[in-house]
Amino acid sequence: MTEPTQPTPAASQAESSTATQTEAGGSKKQPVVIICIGMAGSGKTTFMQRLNSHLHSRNTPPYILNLDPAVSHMPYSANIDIRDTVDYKEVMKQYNLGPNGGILTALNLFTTKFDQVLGYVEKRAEDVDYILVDTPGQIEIFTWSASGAIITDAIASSLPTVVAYVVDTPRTTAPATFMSNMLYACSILYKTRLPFIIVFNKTDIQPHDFAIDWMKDFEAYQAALNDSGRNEHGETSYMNSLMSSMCLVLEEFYNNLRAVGVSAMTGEGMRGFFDAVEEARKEYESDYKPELDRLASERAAKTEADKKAQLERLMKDMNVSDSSAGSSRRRGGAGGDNPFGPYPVNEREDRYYDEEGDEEVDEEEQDAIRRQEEEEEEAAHAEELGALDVDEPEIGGMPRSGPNGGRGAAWPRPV
Ligand SMILES: Nc1nc2c(ncn2[C@@H]2O[C@H](COP(=O)(O)OP(=O)(O)OP(=O)(O)O)[C@@H](O)[C@H]2O)c(=O)[nH]1
Repeated sequence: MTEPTQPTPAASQAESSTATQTEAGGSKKQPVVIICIGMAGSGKTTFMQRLNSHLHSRNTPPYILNLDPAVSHMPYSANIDIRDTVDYKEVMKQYNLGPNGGILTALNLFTTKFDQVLGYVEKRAEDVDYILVDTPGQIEIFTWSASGAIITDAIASSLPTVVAYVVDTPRTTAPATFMSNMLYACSILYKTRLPFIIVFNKTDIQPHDFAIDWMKDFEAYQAALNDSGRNEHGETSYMNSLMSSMCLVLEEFYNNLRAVGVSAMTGEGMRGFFDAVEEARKEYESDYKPELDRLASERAAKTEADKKAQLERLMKDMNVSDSSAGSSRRRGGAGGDNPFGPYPVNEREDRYYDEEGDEEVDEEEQDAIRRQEEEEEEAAHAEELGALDVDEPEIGGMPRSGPNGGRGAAWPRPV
């Protein structure tokens, strides 16, 4: 596990030049997107405010997206705010939902417009070094919803993205709560598959050293477990043995994790956090981006294959073989050779083409065909009326009946 709490000179330099790396030969800057996720009350909003003021003090104001439709007070102003697009209370009323359903539906509605949002973000990407994303207080609404995944994927496939998981340190001092929090963090890592930073917040109240110890040293966690929970016979409980097994399982997770301690209230630990972001950005470029690109090209290939399969099915339904489709288009053959269906040649579109197949027939010929067609149509119409024994209604002063008394004969028809 890495814990970049002390800034290294190189990292500090990276911080001052931020993530505005230029691509080879180009001048396009790639800002880092920091998605803030955390349990309700962990201090996400305060942390966002702290990041915002820290970046302003460095003359690198961030671009901010608020995805929490239910936040009542935001101590900073967001460039894009979900509340400007969707009123979650109105959503609750209209869809007859509770608060969580309202927030989720509001997020779903917003996600349908996220391509536009991403368009704005991409336009501003050259001017900023950091893009901060605040997420709904009810963590599961973002981490376990389809819209959360769509938004995260969309952002991550476009810009370097890291997840900052904010933890309420004073409320994590019990081994069981700590384990629950770490398991949750692990599940978010699996869901997002993005570089991950655990931000132990509120270190002004409770330093986060104990957490780092537990993550680095299995025995330290084991000792804390033993102290916290034995039954009346001095035996470890089922929960304790489960948690100590979990701790072993999570070792690999801890090893690849960045953990920093901050106080969103006092601003302590901000440097360490930005060092961790810089490391995570590098990790995104080296490990995550190639994987995301691979998944994107796999998805594109699958879409292409689906399209091809659908086209083949359509051709099959129309009884057209792939090879005959191009060549027979102008030939006017019958059955499987006929791209216009099993109709006689004079009812098909290709009769307007001559024998060679490419040149259109001249205008005179087309007029003749059209006239013939009209005559055929009128005759058929008259025949039909005669057969049904229906009188043509009098229209526009025309005689009610044709030359033959209106039975089976053609008369001038209104235009
Ligand atoms: N002492 C101390 N208190 C903090 C710190 N960060 C946040 N708080 C307090 O923790 C409480 C919750 O903070 P918020 O920023 O509203 O937490 P949140 O995660 O955004 O909460 P939701 O909006 O419910 O998701 C507030 O009373 C904050 O003042 C910190 O670093 N130190």
